[in-house]
Amino acid sequence: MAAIHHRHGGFCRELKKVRKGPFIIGVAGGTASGKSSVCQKIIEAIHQDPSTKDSKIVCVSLDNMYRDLGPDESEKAAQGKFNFDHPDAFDLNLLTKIMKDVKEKKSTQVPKYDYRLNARISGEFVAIEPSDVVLVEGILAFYWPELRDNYDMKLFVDTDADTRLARRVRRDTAERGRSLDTILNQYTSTVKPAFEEFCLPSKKFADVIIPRGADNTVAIDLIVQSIKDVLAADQQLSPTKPNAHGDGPLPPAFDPLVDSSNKRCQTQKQYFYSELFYCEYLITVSL
Ligand SMILES: Nc1ncnc2c1ncn2[C@@H]1O[C@H](COP(=O)(O)OP(=O)(O)O)[C@@H](O)[C@H]1O
Ligand SMILES: O=c1ccn([C@@H]2O[C@H](COP(=O)(O)O)[C@@H](O)[C@H]2O)c(=O)[nH]1
Repeated sequence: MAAIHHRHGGFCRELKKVRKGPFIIGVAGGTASGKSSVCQKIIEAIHQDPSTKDSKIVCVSLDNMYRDLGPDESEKAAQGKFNFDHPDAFDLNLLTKIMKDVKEKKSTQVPKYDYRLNARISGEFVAIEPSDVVLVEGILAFYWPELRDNYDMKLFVDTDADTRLARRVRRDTAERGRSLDTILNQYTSTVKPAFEEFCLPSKKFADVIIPRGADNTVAIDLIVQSIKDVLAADQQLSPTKPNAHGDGPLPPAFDPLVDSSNKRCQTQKQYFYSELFYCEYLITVSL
């Protein structure tokens, strides 16, 4: 919500106080729904557009935030009997620390994870640099309120269960060293019940639900467009940028009362956004 009001002068300055850090997008959905693929498409689109190609956008995956297991738990995990889909399987302290760093635009490190060993790779990390946009993806990305409250936008990737299971079988046999038997046992004993208990109920927190995942190019284009709008507004508001307007008069970039008919809104998509901004503007004014 905050980011959408960015072009309205006084609101801009208010909102800058509200969101000092990066624009954070939570991406939740069942196993193999296409969360990583959707994030990848968003990142590619931002990098390919000349106006946003220099923006820093990064993806943090909850897949790297599993906690260390004790010997008995590791034994169960090797047999596909440990519940990796339960919130208790995650290292919430690590997750909280990484989110804090990300929000404060500090460089941070995320452990690398080995699915064949069901464990972190000792001493190996992925560096996360300070970024303008951060995507946080995972089956339980919306589960913990303390994580969820950080998001400026929430996406739920909604792919049907048959498709997800088929993809998981292909992926886990090819990339995660699993047998078909182990995958199906794990799926029926823990993955599916935990999806129904923890992941699916969190769909209600989504701002945007993306049916069919990365195949849904219309949804991805719309999301990418709103990220570009946020980046453009952030650039205008930045005191370090030559076109920053600070506390001066309103920038000529956008007047919600006239913009839906002027030449800035050349495409239907832009028209849609100007209407959207205007609606949000009116709601904010009435509040
Ligand atoms: N639209 C799609 N069509 C076919 N395969 C897909 C599609 N989206 C994802 N996949 C495949 O399904 C598997 C899971 O996708 P991924 O994006 O990693 O999902 P998640 O992050 O939700 O687990 C991967 O092997 C990926 O290549
Ligand atoms: O050691 C592990 C850790 C996790 N899993 C499974 O991974 C998925 C989550 O990853 P997606 O990329 O969202 O599919 C989760 O369902 C766990 O069951 C695992 O099998 N082993």
